[in-house]
Amino acid sequence: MTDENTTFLPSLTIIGGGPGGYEAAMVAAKLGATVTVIERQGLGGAAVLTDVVPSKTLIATADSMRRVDLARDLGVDLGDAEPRASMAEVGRRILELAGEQSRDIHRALERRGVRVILGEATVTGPHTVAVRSHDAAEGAEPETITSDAILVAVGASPRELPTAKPDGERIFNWKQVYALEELPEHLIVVGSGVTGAEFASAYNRLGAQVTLVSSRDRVLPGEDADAAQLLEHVFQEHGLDVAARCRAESVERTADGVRVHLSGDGAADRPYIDGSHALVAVGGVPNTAGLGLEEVGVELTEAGHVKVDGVSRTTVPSIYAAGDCTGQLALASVAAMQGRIAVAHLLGDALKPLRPHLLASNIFTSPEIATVGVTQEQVDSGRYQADVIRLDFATNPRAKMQGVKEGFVKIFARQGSGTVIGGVVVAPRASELIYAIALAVTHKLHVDDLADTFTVYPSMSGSIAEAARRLHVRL
Ligand SMILES: Cc1cc2nc3c(=O)[nH]c(=O)nc-3n(C[C@H](O)[C@H](O)[C@H](O)COP(=O)(O)OP(=O)(O)OC[C@H]3O[C@@H](n4cnc5c(N)ncnc54)[C@H](O)[C@@H]3O)c2cc1C
Ligand SMILES: NC(=O)c1ccc[n+]([C@@H]2O[C@H](COP(=O)([O-])OP(=O)(O)OC[C@H]3O[C@@H](n4cnc5c(N)ncnc54)[C@H](O)[C@@H]3O)[C@@H](O)[C@H]2O)c1
Repeated sequence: MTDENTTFLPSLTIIGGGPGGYEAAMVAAKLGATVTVIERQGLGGAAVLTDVVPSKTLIATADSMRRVDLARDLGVDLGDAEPRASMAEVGRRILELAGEQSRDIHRALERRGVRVILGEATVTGPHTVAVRSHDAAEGAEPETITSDAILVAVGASPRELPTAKPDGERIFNWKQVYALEELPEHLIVVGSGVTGAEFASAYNRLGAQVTLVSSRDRVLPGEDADAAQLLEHVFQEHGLDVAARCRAESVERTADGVRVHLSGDGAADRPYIDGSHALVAVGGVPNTAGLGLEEVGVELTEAGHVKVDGVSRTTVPSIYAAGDCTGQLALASVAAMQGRIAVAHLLGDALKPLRPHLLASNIFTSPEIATVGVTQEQVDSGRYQADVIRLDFATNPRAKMQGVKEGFVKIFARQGSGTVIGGVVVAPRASELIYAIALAVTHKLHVDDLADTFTVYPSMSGSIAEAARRLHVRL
């Protein structure tokens, strides 16, 4: 514990080495705190080892298949060769890349003087954590670590349907798919949230037959409706079958594959779908069960998420929480921000609370869907008064040259003032294009600031400036 007469340089124990945990550890160590991180799987957490990094690496291969397909339209003679993804090779690359990134983070933390323990932790008091290190001798007592504060950043795990247990052979969750050595003949993806849509899109581009089971009217409920509609149109054009308004009741193994039993309006004419493999992507559950939190007074929600305030503090003042286990926006960037906020609060450093209305995020489907700030739904509901412009890339000269047929940029500007408050980009590499709008939203730029900024001719970003120009208000 810290001596009260010296400058307050606290000790911090972090459970979980994902973006919420490792980012906090880096910042805290840099500011002089004594930091211990306990991680049971590997540094980088699920984000690096099983979720963000592996999925985006798979998607990079899928995107290169898209570009090979497109190359024919652009006059490249590929002969009769059918491009084929070698899944064993793809899987090896994914695991190597994720492993290397995890080791990089481990080394970076140790260079900063952070003590890293690979093992399982539980909270035993407001200042104490019990750790079972993977290295400990069998039957050894857990080590007790005492510190000024604890940060819980334990993430989430795939939600399982009791009637669709993943077996890692034919029925998968998103952590298991990388073991596939062959492209599935017919993959049925259950769940059309971001995870389901990204995997369905990727396997479709990789050449598999894909059916996406979507319990709602459209894929990506909760995202920009225009973007989701366009994505569905692209899915249809590429032969990706969306089973809309269908819930998966169960997934069972058949002699040579799987059968997904359906319910709901959409199931009237197809009560089940047969495929070779199924991927269940129906959301996540926080890894808080058995962690000892409630026993020490940390309140959880009914769903098991840790309740936190604007500075990542739980209901026990010495215990903070960050990332997916808090049930706030489940994004690596948000987890890292929550971790940084916790550290800033603990160390009395300058602190900016989480500002969700500035958040930029991207859905890595083909095309990508990037969003920042205020949404169309918030404008339609009257929560924000905004002028909205949507400009399709169809007329953009660079898009034409590159064979980009679908996509658009949408900008929301505050009515009256013309301040940029949000935007959507649907395009290949939308994740990169959104930065200009994110900069405008964060720094409260005017549409004229975007419009007056030189863009390269020809460029996709020219459409962002053009959209802003159309929102100009004559005084
Ligand atoms: C398929 C998929 C793709 C995604 N893609 C993106 C993306 O492109 N961009 C984006 O921003 N977000 C993405 N996300 C979301 C992102 O993965 C999460 O928001 C992020 O991982 C949250 O970070 P975290 O630190 O809270 O938890 P995690 O990354 O889950 O890390 C928590 C770690 O804590 C460990 N742990 C748990 N309990 C204990 C314990 N008792 N003792 C020791 N260790 C413990 C876990 O093993 C885990 O390694 C994706 C999610 C999924 C499922
Ligand atoms: N690119 C990214 O940033 C990225 C990628 C993946 C995930 N994520 C994050 O992870 C979080 C979780 O996303 P997710 O897609 O895993 O979960 P989700 O909860 O957003 O979506 C799950 C979907 O499955 C549906 N569903 C549930 N049971 C079903 C059933 N029996 N049959 C058919 N459909 C069913 C739900 O209605 C829901 O639409 C998101 O909040 C997102 O922020 C981010």
